[in-house]
Amino acid sequence: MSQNKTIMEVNQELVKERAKCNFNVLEVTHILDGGEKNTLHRKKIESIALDEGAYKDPIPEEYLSPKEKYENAVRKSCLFCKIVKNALTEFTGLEHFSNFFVLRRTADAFFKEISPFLLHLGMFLPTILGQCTTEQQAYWLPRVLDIQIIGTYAQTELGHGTFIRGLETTATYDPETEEFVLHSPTLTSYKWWAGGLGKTVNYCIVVAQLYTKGVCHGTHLFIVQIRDEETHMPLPGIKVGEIGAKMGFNTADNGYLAFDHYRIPRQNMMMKNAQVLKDGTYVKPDSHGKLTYGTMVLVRVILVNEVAFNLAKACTIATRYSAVRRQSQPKPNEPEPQILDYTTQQHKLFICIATAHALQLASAWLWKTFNAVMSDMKKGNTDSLPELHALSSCLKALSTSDVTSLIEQCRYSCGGHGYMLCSGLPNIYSFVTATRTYEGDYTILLLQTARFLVKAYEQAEAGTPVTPTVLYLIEFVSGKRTPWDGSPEGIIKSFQEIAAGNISSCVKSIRNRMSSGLSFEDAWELTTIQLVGAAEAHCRAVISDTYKKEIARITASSSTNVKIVMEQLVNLYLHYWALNRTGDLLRYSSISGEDVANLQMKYEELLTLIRPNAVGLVDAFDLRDEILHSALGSYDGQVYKRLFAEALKSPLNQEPVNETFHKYLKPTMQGKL
Ligand SMILES: CCCCC/C=C\C/C=C\C/C=C\C/C=C\CCCC(=O)SCCNC(=O)CCNC(=O)[C@H](O)C(C)(C)COP(=O)(O)OP(=O)(O)OC[C@H]1O[C@@H](n2cnc3c(N)ncnc32)[C@H](O)[C@@H]1OP(=O)(O)O
Ligand SMILES: Cc1cc2nc3c(=O)[nH]c(=O)nc-3n(C[C@H](O)[C@H](O)[C@H](O)COP(=O)(O)OP(=O)(O)OC[C@H]3O[C@@H](n4cnc5c(N)ncnc54)[C@H](O)[C@@H]3O)c2cc1C
Repeated sequence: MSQNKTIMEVNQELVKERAKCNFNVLEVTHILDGGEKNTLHRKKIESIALDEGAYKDPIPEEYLSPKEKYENAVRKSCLFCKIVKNALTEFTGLEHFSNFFVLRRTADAFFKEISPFLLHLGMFLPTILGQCTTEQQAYWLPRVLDIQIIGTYAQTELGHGTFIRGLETTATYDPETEEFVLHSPTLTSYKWWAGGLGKTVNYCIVVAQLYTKGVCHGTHLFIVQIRDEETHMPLPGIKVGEIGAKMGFNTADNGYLAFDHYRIPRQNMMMKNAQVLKDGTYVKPDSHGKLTYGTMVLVRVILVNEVAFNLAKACTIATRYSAVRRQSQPKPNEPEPQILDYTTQQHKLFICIATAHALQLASAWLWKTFNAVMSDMKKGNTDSLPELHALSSCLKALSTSDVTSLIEQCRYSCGGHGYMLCSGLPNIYSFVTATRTYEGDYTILLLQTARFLVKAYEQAEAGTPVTPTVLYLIEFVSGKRTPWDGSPEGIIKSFQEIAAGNISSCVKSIRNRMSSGLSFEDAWELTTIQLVGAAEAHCRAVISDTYKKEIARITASSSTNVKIVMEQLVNLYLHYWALNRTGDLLRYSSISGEDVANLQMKYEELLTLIRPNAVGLVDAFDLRDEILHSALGSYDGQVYKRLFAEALKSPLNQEPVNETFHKYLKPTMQGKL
């Protein structure tokens, strides 16, 4: 098991917890990694990147100025790239993208916040893979993979992020010179937000409205050089800078960018899906119209994994800390209990462990689905794209939203010490809360899924086939209901009934509003609160179903105790969400008040059953201390020693008396100021 580089004796509380654990921790690690081979591969990459201690900061990052923080992050990004380049040698296309999940995880040892290179690997590279022709790829890929150039993805503008069709940057084709002229006509058309854009990158992908022969053909993607490769000076016609201090992401130099009639060669339009010929003729894509949104779909898929990982970090910290921390005296003359023994604390934490598992498995399943749709699309079949869009949208929305709340819950569960930056939790939170907004805001994405669900409902009503994730609608419209039985399968069925019931209510509301004279758009708008609820319910059913099925499949050959604890967590997840949605259950399933009381009892029993294995379960995430960055969550559990060591690092503690005493305090106390 991973141990901290600063070797300290393991706290006896954790020694006892580990002795109590009744399952094989390594077996669960293999399950979460997707097999023993992957665990070994991950450990190898982690070892290449971390064993030499290159991630260490001379001064803790939090005590640096914003400029120093950025400079330190660039230094470490270059170091990180050099160290892990070997690990990328297998990389030949999207199918090997899983290496990036491991690299992403490893990168957290280097950056408490974000690498300014994140968008280079996270969006610039995937967009080149997904949106360029083979010839374009042959030109760009070697330079991108070898980090000879550094790029980002500049789509959002000051005035528009959600509504892509409303973007104002123009790319007007000039057949005379065979160039596109990029222009930012207004302040609101300034590109805004792209990670690394402010100071780091010299290239970027720009999303702009394409004009040729006087006609606007909507948004398209262009590769644009913005800085000189030798001097790094912005090129003439380019205005570029950083957008300023943020809640998190402060080492990511998110930037702004404007063009003044800036020219790029015709070949820099990404032409896999649509083309502009030399004479300016626009050649339409003959497939799905939204293929230029492809990178967003990919990153939404990746983000489900990303937040699962961050939740694993947060609950590792909070669970280990809760085993070490003792507080209060519920029984006279008895020692203070570990706070992990309080049922309410278990309620705060065990759902985090279960959710990290559920999302990890849902993300692996979504990744497979994504790859299957991509390989269909290579053969020219785009039929499954709408379902992938609906799925990736709602899974991105719900996972980022759930995890944001649960990380904050982990912080609450650590009391005052959780508020310290050195607990690691504030940084994890400020990173994850942004994922709820970027790459498609929560509400917007759930409304995209709702569009798909309403259509699917109409198909089910009309008796036409529906796609696999909404098969439950067929039973619902035929009036078939499953009586409540409280079993895990029964709970999932009831989640599907809640989803179907909600979708049906939305459809009824829209129809009623339209029959009273409203347009479809107005009727839809007035129904959007319900539509968001319906999409959320659908997604909860999908995650629950996938979690249960995947655990059953993966643990089929596991040892008995691993099977038992994994099933307990699945049941905990199902009971937690059933209890959270009793209103919906009472409305759409046959559950009774007494059944709800039974659910509650069962839930509390599950907490008690999981309790002895809690530390073992978070150990199974196998997160190296270097990646956790936490005084509360290190493997050795030396919470108090580490908190004190962190306090001593404060610049204020480097001198016995601060100069403000002489300047202000003393004169004030002596009535001289
Ligand atoms: C150092 C080591 C690093 C290693 C790296 C490894 C991993 C990386 C880890 C982390 C992740 C990487 C980076 C993360 C960091 C920061 C990244 C932030 C980047 C950004 O933040 S980057 C900007 C993203 N910005 C958005 O996310 C805008 C959201 N806004 C939209 O997405 C659209 O604007 C929408 C959909 C709201 C409206 O769009 P619209 O107005 O054009 O469309 P409309 O509503 O009319 O729909 C017409 C028909 O198209 C269908 N449709 C729509 N979208 C589709 C799609 N994608 N695929 C298939 N069908 C689609 C509809 O379902 C409908 O279908 P139907 O008609 O059948 O109903
Ligand atoms: C940390 C961070 C990094 C980012 N990195 C990048 C990047 O690298 N590249 C890039 O291009 N962009 C990036 N972005 C931008 C990001 O993608 C957008 O901020 C995001 O898509 C949301 O768009 P918006 O800011 O325009 O929000 P808005 O659309 O203005 O949303 C504001 C509110 O209005 C609501 N709303 C908007 N439209 C509707 C509607 N039709 N119906 C109901 N409610 C609606 C939303 O739900 C939200 O509550 C980043 C953002 C952040 C925070």
